[in-house]
Amino acid sequence: MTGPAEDTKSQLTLLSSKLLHQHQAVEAALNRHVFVWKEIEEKSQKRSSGISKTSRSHIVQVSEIVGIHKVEDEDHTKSKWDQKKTLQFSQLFPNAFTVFYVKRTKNHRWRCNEATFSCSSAELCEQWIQVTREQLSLLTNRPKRLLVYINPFGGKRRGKRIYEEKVAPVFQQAGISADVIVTERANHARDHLTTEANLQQYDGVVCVGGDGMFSEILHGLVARTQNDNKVDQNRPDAELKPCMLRIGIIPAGSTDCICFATVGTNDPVTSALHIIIGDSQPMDVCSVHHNDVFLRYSVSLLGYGFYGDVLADSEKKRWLGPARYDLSGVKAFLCHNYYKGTVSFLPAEDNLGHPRDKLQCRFGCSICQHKQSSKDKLRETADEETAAEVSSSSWKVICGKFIAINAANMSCACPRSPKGLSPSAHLADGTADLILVRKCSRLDFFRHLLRHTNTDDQFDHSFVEVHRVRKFHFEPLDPQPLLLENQSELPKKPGFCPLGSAQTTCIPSAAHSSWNCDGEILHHAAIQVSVHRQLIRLFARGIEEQQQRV
Ligand SMILES: CCCCCCCCCCCCC/C=C/[C@@H](O)[C@H](CO)NC(=O)CCCCCCCCCCCCCCC
Ligand SMILES: Nc1ncnc2c1ncn2[C@@H]1O[C@H](COP(=O)(O)OP(=O)(O)OP(=O)(O)O)[C@@H](O)[C@H]1O
Ligand SMILES: [Ca+2]
Repeated sequence: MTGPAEDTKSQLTLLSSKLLHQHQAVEAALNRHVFVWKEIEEKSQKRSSGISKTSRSHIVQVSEIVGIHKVEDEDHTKSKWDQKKTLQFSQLFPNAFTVFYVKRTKNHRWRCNEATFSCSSAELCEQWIQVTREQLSLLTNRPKRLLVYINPFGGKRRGKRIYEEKVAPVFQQAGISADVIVTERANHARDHLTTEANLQQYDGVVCVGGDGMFSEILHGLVARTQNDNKVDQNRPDAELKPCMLRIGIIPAGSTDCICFATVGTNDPVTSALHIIIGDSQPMDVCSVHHNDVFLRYSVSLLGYGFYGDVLADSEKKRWLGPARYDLSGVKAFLCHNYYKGTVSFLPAEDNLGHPRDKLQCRFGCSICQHKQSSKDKLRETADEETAAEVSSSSWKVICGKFIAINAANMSCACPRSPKGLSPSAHLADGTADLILVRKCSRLDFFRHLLRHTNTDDQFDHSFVEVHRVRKFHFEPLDPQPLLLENQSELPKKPGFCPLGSAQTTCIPSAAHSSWNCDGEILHHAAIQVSVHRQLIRLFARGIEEQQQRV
């Protein structure tokens, strides 16, 4: 908090001068928070026209300035054509500087805008550059050195090009240095982070790829932090230590759901700008155990049944790229499998909202800032038997036949479903939304799926229920294959799903489905899950409510 004296100090003008911008005289000023320029109206112009126009002012937050540079004759980050233009400009106006800053455009996309000013002397130009850079150096949340992992095979295989053409030039403008590793195999980034990387020299880790690549960074960083702090990840009740380094995601994958749900778009330049200005978004992480063995962490979707089957089938079609999910999605939809099991869960406290309250997690979300009370903590650490003594609203148990069991730790918004699997789930509240889709007709399930793509409520069905939870367990039942509604039409090959007939059914390849854990298959159906509040931080800020334009 800043007091009145501090406030006055921060508004003190550090520099103010008449400069030339786009052949127009402007009054430019800089204080600790903003850089402002305003067109100066020529007196003679005003008199002759007889109308006094309001002169336009432009305001850029210092926190959103990417960098400031002298207009030099040579700038190798620019194209040949731009270099030629810059050369001509610098001959006409030798004492000019350019300010690069964040500009908000449509659909949460950010761009790096630039404004060039020419000064009356070389000294004044140097002074502007030096004072502005001093202010930028006071912004201690900004990263200076990053470790970047690129998956050259993620999504449409464009990771390397996206980084080189769209991201590296803006990092250079911001004076960020990056050590780049292009991965040579799956789990290369995870293993390097867990055992080899000298993390002390970095201010953050960046992945260029999709959700799978992010998952590697997550596993590497969390494991490294627990190892360094002697925390045993195999203990389901372990209090995990939060990771110090922030993670940046440059989207270049098939779903990019983590980037989309934390930034509002899957655009590489927008992500690069959030990294540069040093944004910070805490995020919950679910730990998944089978008995006392640690399996994986999840930040987006843990899905059994439908999304597990989609993933298992799509893995065989990796060569298809992002389209594999649509094809496997249609196939799983037509198979219409359901699975028996028991779900038990520890509901979250009422003050953390409800999955259907329509309070979406946005920049500065108040639910995510809510501090957990000691009573809540006690309730959370108690096991199923003792929990009943601590609180009346303790573990709940539901048995049934489920088409899908989905735990959304965040909205899971992505281009396929812009509002996501659970539109009101929160990024950093310490809970996940547990969605149970019971056995229903194909048509009803289709209606439910369709609602993920429009504004209708996907939970408003008699066969769907949703709970906000801190922990949950799943235990599959019935080792025998299910779903033999129409025995005479069974295909001969197990796992083969006849397409084109709504009447036909198929044998599930097993009585159990598998879990889709952020796009990775888990090989145990029985799992125990706990949400660890704010275990990691991303270079993001959550989705901004209103588009502010500069
Ligand atoms: C009628 C249209 C309905 C469309 C319904 C779309 C709902 C899409 C919800 C997407 C939720 C994504 C959650 C994110 C999960 C990520 O951690 C993970 C790793 O990247 N991605 C996937 O598992 C990738 C999962 C991708 C799942 C795609 C499912 C597509 C279903 C298509 C069903 C079509 C039925 C058509 C009947 C004729
Ligand atoms: N050099 C590599 N060769 C092969 N696989 C790799 C390599 N580097 C990373 N991987 C693996 O590729 C998998 C998929 O990567 P990524 O997440 O980037 O793309 P995607 O699957 O297309 O996107 P999404 O996860 O968003 O659906 C990851 O699980 C990762 O472990
Ligand atoms: Ca959450």
